Amino acid sequence: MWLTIILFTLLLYVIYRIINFWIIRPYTIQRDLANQGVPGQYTPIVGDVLRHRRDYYADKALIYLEEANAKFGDYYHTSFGPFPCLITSDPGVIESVLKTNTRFYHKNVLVRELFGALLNYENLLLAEDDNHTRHRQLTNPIFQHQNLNSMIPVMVDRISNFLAQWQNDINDKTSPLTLDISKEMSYLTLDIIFGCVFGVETMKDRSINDTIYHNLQIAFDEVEKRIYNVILIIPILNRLPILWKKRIDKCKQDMRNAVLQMINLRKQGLTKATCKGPDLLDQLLVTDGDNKKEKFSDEDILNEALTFVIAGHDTPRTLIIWALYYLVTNPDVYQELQNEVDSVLSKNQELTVTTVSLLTYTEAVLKETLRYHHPAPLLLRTAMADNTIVASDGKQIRIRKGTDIFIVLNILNRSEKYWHESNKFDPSRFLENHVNVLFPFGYGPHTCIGQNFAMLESKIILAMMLHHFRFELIPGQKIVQGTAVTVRPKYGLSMRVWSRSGF
Ligand code: HEM
Repeated sequence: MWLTIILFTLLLYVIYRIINFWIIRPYTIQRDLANQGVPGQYTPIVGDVLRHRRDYYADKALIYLEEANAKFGDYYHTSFGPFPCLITSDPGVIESVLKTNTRFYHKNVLVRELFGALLNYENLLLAEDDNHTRHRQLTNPIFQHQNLNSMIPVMVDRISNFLAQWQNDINDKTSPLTLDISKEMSYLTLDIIFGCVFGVETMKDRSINDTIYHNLQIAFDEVEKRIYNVILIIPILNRLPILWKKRIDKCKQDMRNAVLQMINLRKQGLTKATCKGPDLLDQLLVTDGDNKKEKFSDEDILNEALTFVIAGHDTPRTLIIWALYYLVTNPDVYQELQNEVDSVLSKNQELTVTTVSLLTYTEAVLKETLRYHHPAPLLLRTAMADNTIVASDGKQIRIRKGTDIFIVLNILNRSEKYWHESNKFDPSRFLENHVNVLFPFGYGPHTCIGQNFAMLESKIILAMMLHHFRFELIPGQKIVQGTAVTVRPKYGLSMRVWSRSGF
């Protein structure tokens, strides 16, 4: 009898928790926002998931965010499955959440589950509060200016070797190459990150690059599908071995094994840093000293290293792919960039700290690409406590604990309010020295640690590629953006590549 009562009470409690999680909590939080005059819509249980899913499968990812912005404005309430959220492209709200009130916010559950599935949960990308400070302090020195400058010769060397291979292939075939730029840039940016922060050469034996490239492609695709199946949304379900989980785990394991090889090479003294100061592996391995607080376990080291491999190559790769795409589709911009690159590289045979700084239009093209087609346009946070944020129009909004904030950078970046002729790809807007609302690398304590590295390598890659080769888009291909992690071309991007000058 008592057992039945206890079981029944337990069952009622579980049912209450589920109803509270899926219905009562999202409704209450959204009603609170609506009562404060925040526009939006409440759709029980699924929220906007099905609309995003529809667009994703119709190859129109993120379009619904544009439609909702046109309907409701720069901040509005809605929900993604059971998660009540404030979706925003308002610079005031962004500053409040990422900077002023940052202590009240953590990365949200989607980010944790999305990246956690691939990288585990203990790394700089997912750490919070004191743990985040510890990870950040440890890895920061690698990305200081002096250390970065010492990486320039390594970057130039890796890019030269890579492009020499294209040149060889062109000579062999005496006609242009047809390349999947998406794949090529993945291999190149992987080789650079491996060279600069792991001291490893991966182009001669491409097996490590092959492992990371193929597994990441599969894993990102599977993770995307899980989001739109509403599975990833529930952390407990996300960790069960259902719906492609086995494939994701297999990809993760293969990538971890590849990175482990590099860690072991360093432990055995077979590789060393190629930059002036310590590289990532030096920093991580040095921490197993006496100070227990500072100590990273072998598992932590592996998680952190894999985080840097993935975060450190996929976003610059996406940036360069789209930069090339907008160059070939904007001939005037292409010509202007070509003039700058030829003038800097013809006069100076080598790219050095000084000559890289002369590539001002190249930098403007990259910034315009970040504005026009941001590689990582969604920043997601969850309020860990009640707090009040302030929008650009002066409105104060009370945010309750448990509300998610979805920051949509691509809407802000195309807003006529902040950008003149916002739908025109015009790098010259970045030549004038005015401050604008561009947050390509985030903002506040979680701002991208690799931003200077990314800009430096992207500038050098673009300059060297354009100096030696001419690019032409192959007509008739389907060019569609994928979502989830980075906004890369979902079906790749093929180009014809002609040689301009030999090596
Ligand atoms: C064009 C290239 C890149 C873009 C657009 C980019 C973008 C971003 C953004 C927007 C964030 C903030 C995420 C948030 O606040 O939720 C971030 C964080 C991060 N990025 Fe990048 N990133 C790029 C390149 C890199 C590179 C080259 C590395 C490593 C070498 C890197 C490593 C990281 C890490 C570890 C974090 C987490 C930082 C923290 O939470 O303290 N990123 N990135």
